[in-house]
Amino acid sequence: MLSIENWYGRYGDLTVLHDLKLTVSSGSIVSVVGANGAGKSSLMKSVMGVEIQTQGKMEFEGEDIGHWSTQRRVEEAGISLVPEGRRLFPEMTVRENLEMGCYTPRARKLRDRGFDFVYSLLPKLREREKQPAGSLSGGEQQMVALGRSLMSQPRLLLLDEPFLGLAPIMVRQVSRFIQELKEMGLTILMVEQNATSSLQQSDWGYVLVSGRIVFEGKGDGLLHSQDLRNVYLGV
Ligand SMILES: Nc1ncnc2c1ncn2[C@@H]1O[C@H](COP(=O)(O)OP(=O)(O)OP(=O)(O)O)[C@@H](O)[C@H]1O
Repeated sequence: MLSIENWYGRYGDLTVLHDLKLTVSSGSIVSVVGANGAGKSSLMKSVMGVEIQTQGKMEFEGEDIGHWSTQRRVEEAGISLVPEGRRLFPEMTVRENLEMGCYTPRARKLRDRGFDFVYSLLPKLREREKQPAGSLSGGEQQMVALGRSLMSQPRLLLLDEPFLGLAPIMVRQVSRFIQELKEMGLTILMVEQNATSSLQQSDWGYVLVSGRIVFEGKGDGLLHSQDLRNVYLGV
């Protein structure tokens, strides 16, 4: 579905992504794991086409989309990002936060359908729609952030550290939801520091160190490999 090759990302003179090669097959979950500052968020931003200058080849279903605007990537390719740290508006209600996911003209037109879709997947959000998002627990806020990204009914979901700051029980809940999305046919690319939680549910994994991919392999295989343990203490 998505492939990048010879992919570089830089902020001005600072190159932070070096010659990346990565493939995400349709219907799969792919994880990129790496430590703080490895370039995980930069990779997500480069796929969305925001903030970072890029060079290289990015194809989506065989089409070269590296030069597409962010809006086109969202509307035509169906790519959607859940950013690191959720980025909710804590004083706004759950519903208002969800509505922020309809920022493209097409999603605005399909807003009601977006709400139906999200509430059918996450009925608890409907119950809480009038509550300020900031009053929810961390796990519930992650569900709102996921719901917001689903308002545009994407095909490829990008998750930037979905487990960050969550209690273990919430990590399991978010994991289960990611699995359900896969079963519905969505394709998922996530970046995570939490190698265990992300790789164990991934079909394929990559290890990013200082902006370079140093290993790749089957999710659970990678998780148990000595190579990964050597570069990634704490697994
Ligand atoms: N807007 C920016 N301008 C300049 N440099 C940036 C910018 N955003 C990130 N960087 C730098 O790019 C490198 C990679 O950062 P990035 O945020 O992509 O890493 P990360 O793996 O997501 O880390 P974290 O887990 O801390 O979020 C770091 O050296 C960081 O300082």
